[in-house]
Amino acid sequence: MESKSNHSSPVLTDPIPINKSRLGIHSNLLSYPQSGGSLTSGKYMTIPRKKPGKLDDVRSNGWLDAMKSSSPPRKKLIKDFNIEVAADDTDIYYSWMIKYPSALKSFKQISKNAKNKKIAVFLDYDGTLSPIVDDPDRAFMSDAMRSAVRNVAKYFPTAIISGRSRDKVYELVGLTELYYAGCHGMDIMGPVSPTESDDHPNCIRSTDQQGKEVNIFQPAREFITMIDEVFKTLVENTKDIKGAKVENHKFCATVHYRNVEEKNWPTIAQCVHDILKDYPRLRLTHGRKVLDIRPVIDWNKGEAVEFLLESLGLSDRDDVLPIYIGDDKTDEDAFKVLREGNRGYGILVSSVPKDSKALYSLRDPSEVKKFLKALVRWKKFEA
Ligand SMILES: O=P(O)(O)OC[C@H]1O[C@H](O[C@H]2O[C@H](CO)[C@@H](O)[C@H](O)[C@H]2O)[C@H](O)[C@@H](O)[C@@H]1O
Repeated sequence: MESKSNHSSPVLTDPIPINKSRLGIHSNLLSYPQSGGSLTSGKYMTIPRKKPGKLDDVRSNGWLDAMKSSSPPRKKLIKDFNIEVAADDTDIYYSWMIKYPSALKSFKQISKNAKNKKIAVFLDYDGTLSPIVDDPDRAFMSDAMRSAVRNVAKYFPTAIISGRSRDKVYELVGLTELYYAGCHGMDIMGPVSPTESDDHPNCIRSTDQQGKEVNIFQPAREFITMIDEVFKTLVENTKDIKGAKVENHKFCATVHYRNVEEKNWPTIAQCVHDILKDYPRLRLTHGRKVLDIRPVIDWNKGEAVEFLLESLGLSDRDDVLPIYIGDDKTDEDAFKVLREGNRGYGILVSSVPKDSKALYSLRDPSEVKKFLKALVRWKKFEA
């Protein structure tokens, strides 16, 4: 079980809105009010730092609780869902599935609703296409999964939206027929849309590996130097914590504590916390045994889904059904976008009960693969 709640922190601040009208994103896609923020032409307002007080410590600001809730006792999870604690784990999971039915078992229903609609598929990487492993550099997807994703992309526009850097996730997936968004959507390589304004400083026309024209959207470009600086400080300050690992994803940085002894979690959390105190324009989010440091901007995986739908010419249409499959807290932003207004289906990948904005569930990457294959079979023979 991973972290579930937004814990308060002295350095957490509200995201700064991005001027999305300049991105060619339709106004009804804006999920945050545009007033209040003083962002113009890529300028970010200064976030007032909260005064450090006696609560300015990872034990009292919720960080440690969030880190521990990466694997809490199952009984607690069930309480969170108001589901009665069942006799064993299997019963508990099946009780939870009443709220989040299996996307495989519900496939008939899903495909019935998809009839005559254009499906767009959005996939998270870690924990969705590849199993969670101790070493993030060895999180490989199987050839069978790669082939399932390739087939899906033959029939439906398909994008990977990952917390990793775009280059890294492309290296791991290795399929040219997909669109890629790295850094929780802060680095998107998508199609060139006829409706898109191309004069935005964060949008760059480029060509992909095949020489096809693509649009690269990087709303946090001005944070590259800052993230690099923070990455280097994090590497230096965590070098004596056994098992700690820091990744630089260009627009965000990730501190791994999966392989750190639990007794040292407060040290690693305090270390990140102390660095962030000097960077009020960065914030922390929690992932699966990771602390993510990212810019305080109004952009996430949900916004990335909106952006890609718009670029694909698939937004504001009743005949479009986006499907998003993901396993992590950061995927909740995308589930929320699809759930609001009944726009599409969020599918949570989890083998333990978890609260979510998704509509359906799949137990693990092997079920994701089955679901993707079912989608292709259906499109080929039944749709
Ligand atoms: O959005 P995602 O594609 O799911 O990326 C989220 C993070 O994934 C990676 O970390 C996770 O997977 C690792 C390998 O299985 C695992 O060791 C780690 O504990 C997980 O959190 C990646 O390394 C991170 O940078 C991403 O933020």
